[in-house]
Amino acid sequence: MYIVSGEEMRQVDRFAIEQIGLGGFTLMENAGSSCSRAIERQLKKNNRIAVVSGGGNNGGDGFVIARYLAEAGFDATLEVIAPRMKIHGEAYEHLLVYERAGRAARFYETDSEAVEQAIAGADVIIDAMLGTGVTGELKPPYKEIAALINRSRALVFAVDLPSGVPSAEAADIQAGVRADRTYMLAARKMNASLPGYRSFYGTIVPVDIGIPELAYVSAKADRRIWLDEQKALRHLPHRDPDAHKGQSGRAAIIGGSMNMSGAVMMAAEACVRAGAGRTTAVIPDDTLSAAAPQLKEAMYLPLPSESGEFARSAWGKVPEAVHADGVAVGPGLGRNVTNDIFPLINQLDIPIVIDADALLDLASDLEQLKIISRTSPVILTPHPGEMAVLTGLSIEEVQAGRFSLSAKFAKTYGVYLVLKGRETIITGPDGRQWVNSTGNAGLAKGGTGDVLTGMILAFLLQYEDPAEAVFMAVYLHGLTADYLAERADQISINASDISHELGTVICQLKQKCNEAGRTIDIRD
Ligand SMILES: NC(=O)C1=CN([C@@H]2O[C@H](COP(=O)(O)OP(=O)(O)OC[C@H]3O[C@@H](n4cnc5c(N)ncnc54)[C@H](O)[C@@H]3O)[C@@H](O)[C@H]2O)[C@@H](O)CC1
Ligand SMILES: [K+]
Repeated sequence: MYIVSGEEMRQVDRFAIEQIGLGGFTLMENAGSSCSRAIERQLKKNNRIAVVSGGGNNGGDGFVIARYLAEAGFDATLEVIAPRMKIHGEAYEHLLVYERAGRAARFYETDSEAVEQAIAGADVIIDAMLGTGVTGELKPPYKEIAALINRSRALVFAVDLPSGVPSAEAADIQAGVRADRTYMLAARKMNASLPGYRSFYGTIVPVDIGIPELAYVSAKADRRIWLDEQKALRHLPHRDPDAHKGQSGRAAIIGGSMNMSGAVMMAAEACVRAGAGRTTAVIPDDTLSAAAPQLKEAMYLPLPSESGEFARSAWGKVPEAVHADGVAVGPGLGRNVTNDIFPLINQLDIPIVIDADALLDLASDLEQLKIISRTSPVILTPHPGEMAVLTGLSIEEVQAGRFSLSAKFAKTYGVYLVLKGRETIITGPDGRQWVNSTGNAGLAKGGTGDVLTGMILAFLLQYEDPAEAVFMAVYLHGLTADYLAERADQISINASDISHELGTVICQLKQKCNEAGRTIDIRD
């Protein structure tokens, strides 16, 4: 599913209407009929339903929904907050259709008390006041109606967006309707993936309204999310039956320190479990006896250490000492001795994943990334705090602008950026973005990032397209956490459990998709 800003959605709609010839009236009919069909599944026959509409096109969707629900025999009333005189275009035409079909809308302008009573007394409220067209803070009476809806005990279903939630990425969070479910039309709105807004939406239910793919291509909205496990099937790691270990790639993971030998070993284990042919842990030599017993499958390359971390002199030796097809650096490095990671990027033209403490060291060398010439990808995997250091912004600023900031950063420095979070965003150096839909709060625990780094590195060695490798690592990392959370509570998920269960999850995914008859949507 595409992810768009409010402005991009308007461009998509315009293209569908003006260039393709799908009329706005038809799109509204599609939106309303598809929504009402999806909403009906959540309703009981005796529910009192208040469809609360504004005067723009979001309100127009509400007129259509109210008609369908009434025709299906539900006790649904239409409460219109906008004055009749302010309703125009397709929305007005659909209001007329509703009335000509023998139904009467109630207007707040003339019957405010009855409207408020209908809202207060409803079992289900359908919020079709405002969608992508909202600007600024909610004005009266929308603000008061939103507060009334939020106070009610009814189930609240929003159409497209909860009313009042702004569609621009970095806008302040305003008071808005808090929905239990949001029936999201055509494409996912960008702010539904941003931490500040996500909680307004409740469960997000995508609703197709028949806009052709070309309309999105024309708007250059190259951001996507997979909400469907079957999409993953075509991208699962695949091993050639004749493969030998040399073909699955040699991985080197550089990290560890006296106090954090576990981090580099968790990354190494994940790398082994995710299919790398050979995995070498490059560690400070005085941590060898602590690290080595942790993983039998790894090889070790100990380098000079100082105060339990890599000695500064060790970094100059790394490019020559490491014989690998891909390298990851960062897990458990520690911050007492400055890590000199830039020679790795400059001298090793193999895929490189930069994570954890190594990102903080890279922050001072960022400008050099622009001038070096490499053919192999550089992948940065910051959490919001590390991204704040990389960009010189606050964590709040990073979180409010996750999409645009990631795109600008990845394009400026020519890197793949994995900005972690509830919905991790992966951005390619060309600005294309993928949002991950898997994972849960159980991942908010030390070590899960190290495991992800190991998985990304292993997949980079097995996939031709780095974007696909990175995305699949993030996707399967989250999916395995979801699998674990189904069996034991989220709080008990251990990072290494993800490595241990990865194979089971891939296997289950293959089985599920086979059972479903491989109905794969090619638009992913
Ligand atoms: N062809 C299309 O464009 C389609 C649009 N659709 C719907 O149309 C919506 C967008 O429609 P519009 O662009 O008309 O915008 P909206 O209906 O979201 O909002 C516009 C209305 O909100 C009012 N408004 C704006 N800011 C406000 C504030 N702060 N407080 C109170 N009132 C405020 C405006 O005066 C205007 O009446 C989408 O979210 C979707 O639900 C769907 O019908 C599908 C097709
Ligand atoms: K709405």
